[in-house]
Amino acid sequence: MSAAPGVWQGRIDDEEPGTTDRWHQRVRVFDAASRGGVALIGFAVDEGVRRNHGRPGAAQAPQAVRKALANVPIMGEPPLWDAGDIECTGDDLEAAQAALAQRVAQAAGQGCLPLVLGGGHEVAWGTFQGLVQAQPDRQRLLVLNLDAHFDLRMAAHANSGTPFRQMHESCAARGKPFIYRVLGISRFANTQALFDRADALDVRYWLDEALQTESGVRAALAELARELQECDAVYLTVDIDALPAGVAPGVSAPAPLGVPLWALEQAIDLVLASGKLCGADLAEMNPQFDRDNLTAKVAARIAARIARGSNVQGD
Ligand SMILES: N=CN[C@@H](CCC(=O)O)C(=O)O
Ligand SMILES: [Mn+2]
Ligand SMILES: [Mn+2]
Repeated sequence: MSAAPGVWQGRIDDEEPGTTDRWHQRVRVFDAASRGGVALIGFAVDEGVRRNHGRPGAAQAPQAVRKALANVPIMGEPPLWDAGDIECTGDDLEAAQAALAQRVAQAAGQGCLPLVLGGGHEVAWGTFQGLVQAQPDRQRLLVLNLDAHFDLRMAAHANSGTPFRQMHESCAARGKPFIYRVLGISRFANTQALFDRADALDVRYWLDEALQTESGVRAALAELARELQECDAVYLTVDIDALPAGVAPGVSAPAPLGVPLWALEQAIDLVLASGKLCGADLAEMNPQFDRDNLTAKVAARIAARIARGSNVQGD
């Protein structure tokens, strides 16, 4: 098995006794023989953000997050694979999303948990299609979005604000239920039309305002636990702009309030404990607006948390 190149470099604590391995010492290049563990896939694309009139820059996020991940200590991670980056040729976002779907389906087909590093939130339409390709007969796929935004826009030209509306249409066309839940919605960053569309589509959501206290988070997670029991599998998509701008300044649309990191992590841990996670992605991290690599570190922490908590066994 060859070592992953380039960006996977960092501190080596050779002179320390005990286990001192970090991610850069464990990540290997994903290939047709890779089995189990977690497959990182970069979606180095922000064409959807551009189309949605946001601040481009998320295309550089996969490398920034890999750099931050490189020095994270290994602490119970399964095998780790790097399946490289998907890029966007010109403005052909749809081709990039189709390429991502193919790679996600391949990783899932080889028994790996696909963990996609976006990219704008248009990454979600690619990840979702890949998970559907991998298991088209699955009935109840819960889509859990940690996000300040619904991303249910109707724009004909698909973008970073439309992926969950696209998923709804896909579910309807295939005769599957659209089970979409969102934690962290801001009443000050979504129009009335988006709230109305969410209601019409039976989208259950929790406002950022309701997730500021331990009791509020406990109540939301109790409901989420029931949802997790009822679904066959869960796709987790983490929009980094769900977090407060002070913790995650490096995004296109920073959140003045946001959901505290501890609360977000409790939601992620609940998903992991269900044993039903079939794929995950991180979206909207934008290194151009980061401060001291803080947002990259937050994204890396979330990615490592998912990897550690995933129940995918490796070879
Ligand atoms: N993926 C981002 N979606 C948000 C962006 C909002 C903004 O740029 O202010 C949305 O479309 O609502
Ligand atoms: Mn989003
Ligand atoms: Mn968002």
